[in-house]
Amino acid sequence: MATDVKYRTDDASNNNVIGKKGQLFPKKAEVDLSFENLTYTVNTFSKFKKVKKEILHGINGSFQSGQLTAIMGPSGCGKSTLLNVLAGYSISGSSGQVYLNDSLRDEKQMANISCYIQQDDYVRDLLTVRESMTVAAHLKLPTTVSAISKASQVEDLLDALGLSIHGDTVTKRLSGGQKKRLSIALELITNPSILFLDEPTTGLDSQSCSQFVSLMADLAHNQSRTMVCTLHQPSALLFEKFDQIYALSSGQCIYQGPPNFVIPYFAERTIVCPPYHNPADFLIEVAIGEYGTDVLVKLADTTKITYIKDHNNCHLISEDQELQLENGTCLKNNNIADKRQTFKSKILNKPPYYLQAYHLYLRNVIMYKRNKANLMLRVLAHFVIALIFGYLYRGVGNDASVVISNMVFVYGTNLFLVYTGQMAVIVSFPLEYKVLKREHFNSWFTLFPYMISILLVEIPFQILCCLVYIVPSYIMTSQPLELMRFSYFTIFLVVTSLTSQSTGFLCGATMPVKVSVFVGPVFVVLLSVFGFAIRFTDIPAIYVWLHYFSFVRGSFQSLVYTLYGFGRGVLPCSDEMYCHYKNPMKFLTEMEFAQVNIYPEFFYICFFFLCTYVLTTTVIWYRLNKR
Ligand SMILES: Nc1ncnc2c1ncn2[C@@H]1O[C@H](COP(=O)(O)OP(=O)(O)OP(=O)(O)O)[C@@H](O)[C@H]1O
Repeated sequence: MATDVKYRTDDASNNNVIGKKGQLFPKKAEVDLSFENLTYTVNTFSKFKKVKKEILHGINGSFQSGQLTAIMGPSGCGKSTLLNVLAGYSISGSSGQVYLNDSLRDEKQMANISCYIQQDDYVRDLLTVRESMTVAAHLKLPTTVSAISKASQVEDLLDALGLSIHGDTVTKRLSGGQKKRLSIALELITNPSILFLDEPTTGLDSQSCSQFVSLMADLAHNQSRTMVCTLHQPSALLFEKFDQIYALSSGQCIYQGPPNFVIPYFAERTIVCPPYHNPADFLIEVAIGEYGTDVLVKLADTTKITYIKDHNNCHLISEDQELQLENGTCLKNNNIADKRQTFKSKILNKPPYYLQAYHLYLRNVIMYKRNKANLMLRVLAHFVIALIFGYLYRGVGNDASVVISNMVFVYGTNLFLVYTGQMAVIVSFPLEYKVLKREHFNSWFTLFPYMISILLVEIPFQILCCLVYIVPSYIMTSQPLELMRFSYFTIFLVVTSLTSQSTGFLCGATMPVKVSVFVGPVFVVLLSVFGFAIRFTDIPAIYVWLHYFSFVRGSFQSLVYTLYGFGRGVLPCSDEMYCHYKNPMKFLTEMEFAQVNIYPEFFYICFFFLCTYVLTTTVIWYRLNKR
């Protein structure tokens, strides 16, 4: 049972062991993936008109369990698109049927039995290999599996993928090949039946490529997994390591079969490979039309004819079978027929939300700790600015002759904490999003616990930064040393900074970095004008709503009221001649702040904060699920 303490297979007789220590992994169904009449269309724009562009043109094919299949073809022929469509990563714009054994693909089932490893290694740079694996195990495996079993499973996988000796290495220090192996190990934790890999050999040297492809072949053969990857132009040696080749040319399939059958297959069609030529190069040359475009049309037609519509008997040109394409009969692969079974896959019980949030939070804490330099910089920046501002505006808080200067200090303070709150996350989130997308697509967790885990680390840290700024600057500027005023002052600044941080998340989640770093600050500047640079009575009617909408204005007015309102007594005057604002109420009245009620302002800022996070979560959810 998959839920056993010792992690066993569903079928005890089945020897599903890949680790050297003999750890048993939960056995998932062997799944053959086939597709019929698969089309993928995107919308493009030509001369300001929407034009539909078909990338995959009604292709058929079948990828069997226990085999490593390479999707090959020239650049731009649609390899990644096909992989995206098959993995369920791109859904809108696709049509045709995708089968898992004899059942039509169901999105939930697909997510449960497959994983998709993209070309770029989106792994967590600041975690060690073992930490990454452990978190993945906690998130992906049911809670009924004990921590010891999870640890043992992690070790077995590291062993199997040759990563044991790098277990304590931080992933950013891994080589390209090691990172790719880690990407696979992370997904193998749930023993998926199907693995999709987009150009896994890109960026690897020939030796690493060869080792990596051998590893993939082992993973396919040992556990009857269905492994499908896209590939550019492999060496002859690498080409031979694949069980099946699926060749595309401009969105049409021109060949599907074993690699050693490529040359005879094309020779049958009078496309002759030059002697001593790499068959992989030859295949690509045919695909790009070096042997004529008319042969490509014929090849595409042939593969269509020879694909029997009944997906149970989908056609493959297999090594030990005679080619019978001339009379249009499909070769029935008995192995495939034997494997056909009603496809059912147990959905693993994921940990509950609170546990997901807990493990994600622990992961964030580790990553934050490793990123000490960045954190220290943030704290230090707040402290240094506090000293600069504190010195510039020293003593202004308790002097009737410089009340306006104190108001400028409060404005500057408010704006500073609004900016630091926003800018800290506005750039980091788009980078984070790529890893989030990979993990979310591969069903590591749900979005809600993820958001909570982010806030659980970001909010306390931002509060710390605010305090590091507020305490010294408050004292240096001689603000009233009253607990009530200090508390309100601090609470307003912290809440405003956090609200601004939430707008940073929203910008980061909705816009490309180049746009968000511009839009975010402009938004803040716009909101900060109200309440400070313009009197309410001077605001044109069409902008009045902005006055009320601005949480920066609400915060600024409340801060000033906190310092000068609540019945503050007469201020000392350092000017011997005259101090216009000896009575703080006079100042508040002239500034139109006398009627400020800080409590509704506080609730409005909190409401703004909540709404922004709800909106951010909704946008991220939409982006993650838009396929
Ligand atoms: N959303 C899209 N809008 C417009 N064209 C697209 C879109 N997605 C893919 N294409 C086009 O579809 C074709 C196939 O793209 P795809 O990325 O699948 O190619 P590929 O074979 O994986 O290429 P490469 O090997 O260079 O990565 C390309 O011409 C690409 O420009």
